[in-house]
Amino acid sequence: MADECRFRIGYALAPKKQNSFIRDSLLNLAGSRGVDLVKIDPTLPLVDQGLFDCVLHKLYGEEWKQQLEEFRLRNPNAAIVDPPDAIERLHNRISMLQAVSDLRIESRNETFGIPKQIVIYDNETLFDGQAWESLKFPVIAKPLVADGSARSHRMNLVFNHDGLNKLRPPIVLQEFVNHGGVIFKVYVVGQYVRCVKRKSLPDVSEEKLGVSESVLSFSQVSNVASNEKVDDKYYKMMHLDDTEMPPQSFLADIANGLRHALKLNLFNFDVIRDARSGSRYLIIDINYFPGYAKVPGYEALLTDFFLDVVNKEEKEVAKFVSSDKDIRKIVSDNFCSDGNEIGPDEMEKSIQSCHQCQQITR
Ligand SMILES: O=P(O)(O)O[C@@H]1[C@@H](OP(=O)(O)O)[C@H](OP(=O)(O)O)[C@H](O)[C@H](OP(=O)(O)O)[C@H]1OP(=O)(O)O
Ligand SMILES: Nc1ncnc2c1ncn2[C@@H]1O[C@H](COP(=O)(O)OP(=O)(O)O)[C@@H](O)[C@H]1O
Ligand SMILES: [Mg+2]
Ligand SMILES: [Mg+2]
Repeated sequence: MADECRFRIGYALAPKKQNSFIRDSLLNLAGSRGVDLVKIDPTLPLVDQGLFDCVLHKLYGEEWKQQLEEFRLRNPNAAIVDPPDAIERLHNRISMLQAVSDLRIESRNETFGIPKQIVIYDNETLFDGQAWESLKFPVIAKPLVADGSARSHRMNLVFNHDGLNKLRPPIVLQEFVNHGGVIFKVYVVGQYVRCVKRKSLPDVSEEKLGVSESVLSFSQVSNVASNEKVDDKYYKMMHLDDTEMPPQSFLADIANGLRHALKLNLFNFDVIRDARSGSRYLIIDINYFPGYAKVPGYEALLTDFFLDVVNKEEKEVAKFVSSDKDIRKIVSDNFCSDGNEIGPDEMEKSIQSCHQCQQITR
């Protein structure tokens, strides 16, 4: 693609995320379609790191939020994917699933919801039988906070009352629902939706409930050894191949509903199928900017999304930019903020490229 109409997408990610997400295959495909992915150094001022059509990020903290706010004020036409306040809603396991409870979707055969759950802030409530009236064992105790730390993924499957001693509030106690040991992970990238199957906790039978330990601790069970041979073995043992996927249109409706309600573009949600009723689905977790590289063909998916975002922004700009005079003003405002004048040749090039881009996006 001609140099004149390239888009710059900045990414600000933790090193682990950068390693898994920013692969050559993604850089190459995006590059061949006019999208340059550029690394942002979060320790330097964002506004000094050049112009971006869009900023992608998964970083936490007030300092980073401040950086984004300054960038937004200086670059009102650039997209920030996604707004920090909207992401923060996913950092609490109650507010995260509230969006699901509020969602209304018409489906002829399938229903969806969330498991029964209560939030426990202190030990007193934990051991108070009344708070428990609506729940029965086994339950999963999840840290209330879901901020990406290792601790926030540490779960306890509690089989009986004795197991409560191991728990440290604040936690969410959620009814464990048998689901055949398979979880569906639904990846959302703007308007695009992909579902993959993964292993999950095995079902708990009534007999096991009587004789098992009082508590079982685990962490990131669907992620364990996801690239190793052992996973293939599990795949076969659990008949993951034979497990029927939920209907794609049903998942897409939920995904779109959540995308609008949460005001987020990049997330996934974990779905289990209730073994007591083959058409009842429960959403148990929503994650911001998950491991997209695990989705086959993620490069094309993400590139399509980047182009959707930048073209939308371009169209917005195009509404206001009609003449060379407008373009001259925008170019000087944006390029000359550091006090350096832009030369006549460069200005002419900018005007031409702007007209070209508008022809494409209109
Ligand atoms: O590391 P990955 O690629 O397995 O991705 C993790 C996700 O795995 P998934 O794509 O759902 O299988 C993972 O999803 P789960 O919580 O395991 O369902 C989280 O999104 C995790 O982010 P964080 O630790 O909650 O901030 C994600 O971790 P980060 O890469 O964002 O640190
Ligand atoms: N209510 C539930 N019933 C059955 N299994 C569950 C339930 N909630 C979570 N799990 C299992 O525990 C795993 C981790 O829980 P999840 O809420 O997804 O936390 P995380 O944010 O660490 O992924 C899920 O992938 C699933 O295997
Ligand atoms: Mg999960
Ligand atoms: Mg999670």
